[in-house]
Amino acid sequence: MTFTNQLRKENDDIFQLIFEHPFVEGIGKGDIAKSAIEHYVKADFEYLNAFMKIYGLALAKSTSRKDIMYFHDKISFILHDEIHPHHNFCDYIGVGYESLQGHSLPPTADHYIKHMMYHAQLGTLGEILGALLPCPWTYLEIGKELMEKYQPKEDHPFYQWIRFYADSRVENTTNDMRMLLDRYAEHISPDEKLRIKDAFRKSCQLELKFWEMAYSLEQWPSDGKQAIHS
Ligand SMILES: Cc1ncc(CN)c(N)n1
Repeated sequence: MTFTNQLRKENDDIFQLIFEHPFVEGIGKGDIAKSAIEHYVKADFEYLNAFMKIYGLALAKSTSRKDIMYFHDKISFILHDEIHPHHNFCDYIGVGYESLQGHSLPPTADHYIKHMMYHAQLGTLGEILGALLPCPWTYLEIGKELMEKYQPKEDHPFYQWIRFYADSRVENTTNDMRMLLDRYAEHISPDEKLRIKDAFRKSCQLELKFWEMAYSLEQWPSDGKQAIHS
């Protein structure tokens, strides 16, 4: 079994909890509270900004042109393509995308970003990949699950969102990242493998918590104005 197949198997409990989460089910049913979508997009815009910066740090640790191109292309994908699912949500709630940008992060999104940053700053390329991989992988599987279960047509309010994440481009991103990590894991110590497993599982858990954060409109105990990450 490949290393990433092993990671997927060991974290199937979290993947299943994600598929069952009411926000995710709500995307399939076309029924989510507008306030929860707004909370999600505000946090996810900042999350994706941080994700691109972490791709940049991974790029800096790359040892081949091929890997540099991978991270470069994925930054471009977020900038130019992954805005579409956000637009789908914004259109549904009737709010302009710009007004949801630049907000402070709720606790879970803040923690998730810092978890990835920790591995990007202090870890190996393998640890970074372990922390990043649940992002495309869980969304790809959500897209496929929802596509199969609800078979949405074009008039479904979240058709664009579901189609985007079930698409082959997200599948390619996931498979390419898996290949990078599998290749990397062929020559590492058992200790490093454990650190990658820990980074991967925490990111899966934080993916689940991110949905819950949006669904429950999670806030810091005091809603004092906090500066956003730059
Ligand atoms: C929190 C989160 N995780 C994953 C994805 C999919 N790239 C996302 N947009 N946001």
